[in-house]
Amino acid sequence: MLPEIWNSPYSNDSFPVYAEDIDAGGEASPSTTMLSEAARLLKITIVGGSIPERSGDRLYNTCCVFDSDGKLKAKHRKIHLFDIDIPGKITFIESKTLTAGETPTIVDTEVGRIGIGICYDIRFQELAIIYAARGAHLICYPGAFNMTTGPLHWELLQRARAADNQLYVATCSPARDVAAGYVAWGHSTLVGPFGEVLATTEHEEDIIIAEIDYSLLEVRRTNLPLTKQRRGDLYQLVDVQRLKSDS
Ligand SMILES: O=C(O)CCC(=O)C(=O)O
Repeated sequence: MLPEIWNSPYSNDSFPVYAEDIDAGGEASPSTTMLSEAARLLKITIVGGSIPERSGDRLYNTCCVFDSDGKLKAKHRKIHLFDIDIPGKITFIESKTLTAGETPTIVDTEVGRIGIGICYDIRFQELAIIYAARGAHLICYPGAFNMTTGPLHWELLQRARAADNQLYVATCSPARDVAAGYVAWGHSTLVGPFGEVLATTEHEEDIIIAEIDYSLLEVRRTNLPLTKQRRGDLYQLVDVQRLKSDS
């Protein structure tokens, strides 16, 4: 797994410059071509962080998932754009250059059923709930939280998504570069289905290698049978995409 926008500085000025045409592939998308090659040569599944994607006259913040043959299995376009304004701290308006994706992305891989979200997507619990309802074992969030929201929210949100949905959550952030225009919080992390941090980094360049045991999903869901205890008679979340595809 790689971080959010790993092929480009994280800035609205840079997104158009570094954007690649993923659907055209080959030379039009050197980053995804490289990831596909790496997946094939190493025989691994890759959740390829995200890069700015050019599609026609639009730009998206897009994560590609490759299987161990190097085939592109899924493409997630960030659904919730990072438009925030915390005066004196951080203002970022992704929608100045990017268009929001329209589809939640869940993909069956050799290493489990994986839901994908990109950074700000982690704040919207509805997306994680829908992934869990569709049988996700793991949700991967490539992200690049910042020095204001990172310390307070980055781990909190990962643990909440994992504990609420009783699944694994993995995040990957760029390392911190204090000279960059956008300073990332770092702290890539793996959280287990009890909300426990299983492995994490500091803010420097690093790699997490950790084992995921999916049999624990069943254990935690038996210990705390939240799904059975949900009060569907009082509240419900509608999976609009599934509703449309069923009708
Ligand atoms: O939600 C946050 O605080 C940070 C989100 C972010 O950096 C992003 O979506 O790129």
